[in-house]
Amino acid sequence: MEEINTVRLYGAGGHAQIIHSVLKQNRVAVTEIFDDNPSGCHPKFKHISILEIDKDFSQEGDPFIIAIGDNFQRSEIAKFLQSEFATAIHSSAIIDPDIKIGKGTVVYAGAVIQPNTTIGKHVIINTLASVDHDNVIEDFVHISPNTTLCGLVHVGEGSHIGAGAVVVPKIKIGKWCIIGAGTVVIRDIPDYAVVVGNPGKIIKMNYPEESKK
Ligand SMILES: CC(=O)SCCNC(=O)CCNC(=O)[C@H](O)C(C)(C)COP(=O)(O)OP(=O)(O)OC[C@H]1O[C@@H](n2cnc3c(N)ncnc32)[C@H](O)[C@@H]1OP(=O)(O)O
Repeated sequence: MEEINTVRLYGAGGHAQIIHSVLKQNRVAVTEIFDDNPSGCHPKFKHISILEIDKDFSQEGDPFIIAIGDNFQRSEIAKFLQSEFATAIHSSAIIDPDIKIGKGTVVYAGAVIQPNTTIGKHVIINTLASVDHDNVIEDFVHISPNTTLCGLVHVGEGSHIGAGAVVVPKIKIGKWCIIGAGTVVIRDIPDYAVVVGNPGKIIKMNYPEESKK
């Protein structure tokens, strides 16, 4: 993977502070941070000048990481940004060396990613998440802290796997699903489903496109 020494962040909230911390440990300088509401930025950034997307933004410059936890918002911003994207990978993450990780993806402390897994673009692999062998994690997914994805799991675009969830082997989770914290997924999940409990059951549907209207 090519070495990047300078990065810009798009978003200055709670998620951005973790990415900022990972980059600092990796000795990657954050040259600019943009937000649509600089006054509402995370307290961590109160001594940093946050730039306004409407006023100060230019497509030209260092590669970006979209530092926004909401999967749908991240996907919308990725459509608009024409710059290169960088990755941020914590040094304590254990990642099989042959794994392909897409641009814009972040991997946090203690995460484990096993062989023959593919990680898409703008994905979040959060603290202590375990992503086992032969998984396919599509673009804009968030795998929350302490989640266990067993072998041969497929997670569709934009889905959010909540903290501490367990997904048993060979399960296919559709796109834009939400798997609740602590859920145990034992059956395939259709697109847009919100699933909670053990065993996981669908309680409603999640259509993020509709929130745009
Ligand atoms: C570093 C970080 O912080 S990363 C962020 C990680 N974030 C997460 O893990 C959050 C995951 N989100 C959840 O678990 C949420 O509870 C969701 C998305 C599943 C549901 O949230 P909402 O849509 O607001 O649903 P709501 O809270 O109204 O709950 C609906 C019903 O499901 C139940 N429910 C909600 N979440 C869960 C859950 N995780 N496990 C079991 N039952 C649940 C509620 O008790 C409620 O049941 P009732 O109708 O019998 O009272």
